[in-house]
Order: sequence, then C-alpha cells, then structure tokens
Amino acid sequence: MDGVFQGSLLDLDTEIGPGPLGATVRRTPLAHGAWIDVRRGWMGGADALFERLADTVPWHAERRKMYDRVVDVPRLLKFYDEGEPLPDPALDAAMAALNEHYGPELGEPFRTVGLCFYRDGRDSVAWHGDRIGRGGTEDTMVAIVSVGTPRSLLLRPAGGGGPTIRHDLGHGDLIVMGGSCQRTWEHAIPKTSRPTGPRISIQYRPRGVR
Ligand SMILES: O=C(O)CCC(=O)C(=O)O
Ligand SMILES: [Fe+2]
Repeated sequence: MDGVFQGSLLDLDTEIGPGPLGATVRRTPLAHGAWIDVRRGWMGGADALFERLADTVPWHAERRKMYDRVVDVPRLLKFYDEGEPLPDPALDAAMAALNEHYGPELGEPFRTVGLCFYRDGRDSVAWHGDRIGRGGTEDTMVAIVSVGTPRSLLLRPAGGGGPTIRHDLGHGDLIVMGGSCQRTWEHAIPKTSRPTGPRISIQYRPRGVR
C-alpha cells in the first residue's frame, strides 16, 4: 500500500471545509516562550480535499545545493504568495477562519500558503525552524493543516535538551506553532520505513515569515 492513499469512504461524503475553532483548540505551552495549539479533524472532508489537491496543484520537485552537492528535496512543493489565487476554496475558507480566530493574538493576518506533498515514507523534512524571515527574530505563528495519511511531526528545543514531542497529523488535523517556536524549537517530519500513504500539509504564515 506504499504510496496509495486509503481514505475512509465516509469522509468522502462530508462537505469539504473547516469546522469550528474556539474552545475546540487545545493549547500546550512549551519551554522558552513557545506553544502549540492542536485541533484534531478540523478540516471536514479532508480525504476528499487530499484527492483534489493531489490532482489539481501544479506540484514541482526541487533540487537544492547542500554543501558541494545538489540533492533532490524529498517532497513535492508549491508556494502561494500573498494575493495569489489558491487552488481550492477550502484553503481560502481555512485561512479566513484562522484569521478570525488568531488575528487578535497574532496582530496581523496569515497571508501565504505553502504546500508540501509527502508521497510516501521516504519523503520528509529535516529538523529546522521557519527562520528564513521574521520567524528567526520575532514571535509569530505558523498554522499547518494536514490531509491524507498521518505522519509524525516532531518538535524539540533548538539548543538540545528536553524530550522530543510527537504529533501524528493527517485527516484534517490542525497544529499551530506559536510564540517563539520557530527560533527556540525545531520541527521535522522524519522518514519512516513503515508502509505509509501520502500526506499533504498546508502551511499558513504571515507576511515575511518563511
Ligand atoms: O509538513 C509539515 O507539517 C511541516 C512542513 C514544514 O515544516 C515547512 O514546510 O516548513
Ligand atoms: Fe517548517
């Protein structure tokens, strides 16, 4: 079943779109001024949304220079900068709902959408913080909606020390990394040798956060 997505048939009948946030969101404070919010199954019809995004997004592979070698980035990517039309109305609806819920605390809207497609257990993202932009110097938020097969998102303190936190995210789950999380913690989606179906992550970030 490697690379084959086994969605639940029931879910394909559910209307695609985000559910309520409010009191359904569970916040966990982490060390060093970071926190995460988790809301399981937030995106209704997540399996159908997975299929739609898998089929319609113009996914591309990237190659990046690593030291003296050029290597394949182990996942497919697509980035929608602010103002660019999104590939599915459910992604607009999720952004509006996130902005309504988090706007007062964040002080600015989420504006960009990054998509990652993990085709199977060989796809991954290495340990990092989203520090290319302001996330390296300021508190911010990165909200991630996961559709498709759950994969483990790991979090650990950036300087080492402290246990690694693991959340298996798929099927419409929402996680929001907030406070100092991008500069004081690191996150990763590790490779897995277990047979694993595909997952798509939908990341919402404010302007200037990458
Ligand atoms: O796929 C995920 O949930 C994480 C992706 C990520 O960390 C990133 O794109 O910066
Ligand atoms: Fe990241």
